[in-house]
Amino acid sequence: MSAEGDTVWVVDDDRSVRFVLATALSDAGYQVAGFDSADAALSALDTRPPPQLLYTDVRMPGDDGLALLEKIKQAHPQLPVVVMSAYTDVASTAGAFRGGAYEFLSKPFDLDEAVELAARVLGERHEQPAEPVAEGEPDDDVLVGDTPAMRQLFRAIGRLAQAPLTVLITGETGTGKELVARALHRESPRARQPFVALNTAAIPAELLESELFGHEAGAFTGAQKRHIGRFEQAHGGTLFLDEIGDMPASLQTRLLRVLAEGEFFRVGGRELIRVDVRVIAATHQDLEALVQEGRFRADLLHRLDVVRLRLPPLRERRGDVPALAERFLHGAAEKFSAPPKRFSKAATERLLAYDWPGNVRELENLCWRLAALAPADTITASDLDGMFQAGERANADWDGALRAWALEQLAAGTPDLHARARERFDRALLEAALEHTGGRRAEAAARLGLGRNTVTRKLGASRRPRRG
Ligand SMILES: Nc1ncnc2c1ncn2[C@@H]1O[C@H](COP(=O)(O)OP(=O)(O)OP(=O)(O)O)[C@@H](O)[C@H]1O
Repeated sequence: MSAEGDTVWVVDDDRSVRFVLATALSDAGYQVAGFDSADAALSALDTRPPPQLLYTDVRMPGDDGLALLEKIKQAHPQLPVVVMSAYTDVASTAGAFRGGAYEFLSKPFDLDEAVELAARVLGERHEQPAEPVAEGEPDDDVLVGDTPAMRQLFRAIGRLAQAPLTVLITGETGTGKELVARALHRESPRARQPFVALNTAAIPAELLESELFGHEAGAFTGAQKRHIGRFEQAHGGTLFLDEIGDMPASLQTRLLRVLAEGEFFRVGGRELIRVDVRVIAATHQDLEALVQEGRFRADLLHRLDVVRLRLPPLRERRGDVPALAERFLHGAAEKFSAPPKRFSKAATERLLAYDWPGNVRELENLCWRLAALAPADTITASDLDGMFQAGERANADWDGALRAWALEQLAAGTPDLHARARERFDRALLEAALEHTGGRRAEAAARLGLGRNTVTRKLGASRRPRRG
């Protein structure tokens, strides 16, 4: 493989490592430059073209290799960085990968391996076709789909985007309802105005009214300052109301009035607020059935249901699975600064045969896990077997066990169920994190995204003996 023209930089304060690695790389045909500190490499980046690959040590006087990695990833996100260190514990390697390292070499390393790595990185970069970049549009927002159902949907989006009609989007969880709402906004004359999303199910019922319509200072206990609600925030633009089927009855009435009149009072307010907002609502529930059961207002349904877009579940458009999977693997590779993985033919067949109860979101999660964990560049059918079964089984067991527990406690009339469930939930998470980190609390806290004090407090609350 020709390495001509490819430049590789080696950053290490240890002269012998620098020398040995630089010599081996230049013997392999690369143009090599050595630097004895992160600062030296960074100043060189200001004056010279960046290399195609950079190796850096971690512990060095001045900025360490991880700080260098961070600065490089800001200025040159595409430049692959190999981190080398004698510290190979989980925290150090995870820190390097989190920072966007392409690979981690444990010191002392095998010289041939280090050079092969360069050939692999640079070889792959040459083979990679240039990706067209959609201008001015975050990649995440692109709707993938080429099946008749999706083409029909895209046409409907194009048509509907122009008129300020209210749209009701229905579809199972994870089918892309929010993405479609964003597309409707992006393609509409309101595109330069705000797109504001509110998930009705994620907000406690008692806060929902003020979240939607805002409140004045002193409107209720705890309302110290005026709060501008989502309707006002979305003025001129689009308001996306997700999980509309979960809206409490009293608010349904209020929402209906606001939609009819286009004006409202903030909670505790006297000033009539007029807004110009296009509402897009979404639900995974059968709203007609909720109407039958008296849980959803029929007149609100009619008001929201001016135009309905139904998103088909993924199993009804399996033909889109390969393209979606490829997009997610590419997205993950970009995030990890690594070349994208591919599915083998047999693996693709497995994906096509699967039922996808969690729809596109499930496929996306699976691809991210595979991008991080599958051992080789080609994902095999057996990699896949392990993956989706593990994820599914764990999730199914977890949800199922929690439900069963809740039903049992409800039947037994146990009070404060939520608090009790939370205590158990916290305890299970903490114990798992402590087990994973060998009892190191600070690390367990960091892995859970909690403060160390919170962990100590929760450990106290669950009366666990102290460890580590
Ligand atoms: N057609 C598609 N092309 C690319 N990505 C998609 C597509 N559909 C969904 N996704 C991705 O799948 C994930 C789930 O989509 P989204 O959040 O829009 O689903 P949803 O139907 O609103 O789910 P929920 O009902 O659970 O809120 C998102 O990360 C989204 O970017």
